[in-house]
Amino acid sequence: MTKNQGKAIEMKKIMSDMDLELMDLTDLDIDIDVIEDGKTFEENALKKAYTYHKATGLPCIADDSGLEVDYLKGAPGVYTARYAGDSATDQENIMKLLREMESAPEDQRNARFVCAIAFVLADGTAIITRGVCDGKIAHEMRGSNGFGYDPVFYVPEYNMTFAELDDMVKNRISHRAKALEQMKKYIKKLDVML
Ligand SMILES: O=P(O)(O)OP(=O)(O)OP(=O)(O)OC[C@H]1O[C@@H](n2cnc3c(O)ncnc32)[C@H](O)[C@@H]1O
Ligand SMILES: [Mg+2]
Repeated sequence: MTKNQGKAIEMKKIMSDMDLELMDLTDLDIDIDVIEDGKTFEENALKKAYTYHKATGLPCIADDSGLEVDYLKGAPGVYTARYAGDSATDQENIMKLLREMESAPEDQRNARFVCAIAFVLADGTAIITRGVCDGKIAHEMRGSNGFGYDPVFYVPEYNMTFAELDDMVKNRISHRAKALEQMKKYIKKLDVML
């Protein structure tokens, strides 16, 4: 359950080997705003999943994610979506990040994408998992796949940004993939409860 189509596509692909039907907020025609005021990705993910569970009566899965940059002391963190202002576009957020990182030397550009996944089951029980993907903030945008900050998130192992990587690769190594793979293990154990 997310308003972000980029996320929704990835979540559906990563979960496609599971025997369940994932519907996003657009599929369900639901337009509820969740105020993301948690101090952690986990708090926000749980708040989203509970809100949508209450509204639909369905088991709900939600993602809260963001970038932590060492040179910026962990910012933008839970403010990643609103880095350049409340209704900032991806482009504006990226521009602000590149500006803030202008004077950061190579060895201080380490960053990680973090993803918390919350799953609220039909009976209201919640499970939360977290995935992390390490990388670096690039000096300029590269690539056109994916969404959000993908063009400036550089993965040294592949010598490519997330936006240059094939989606099959991103969906294997990303923060979201790791959090969802862990969640799948719980779901497999619990599937009687769905
Ligand atoms: O809250 P929902 O409706 O799920 O959608 P959102 O886009 O607002 O999502 P978040 O509040 O979790 O904010 C996540 C921010 O981190 C960015 N982000 C998260 N995962 C990403 C990824 O895999 N690639 C690029 N950017 C990502 C995303 O673009 C947002 O700016
Ligand atoms: Mg959000």
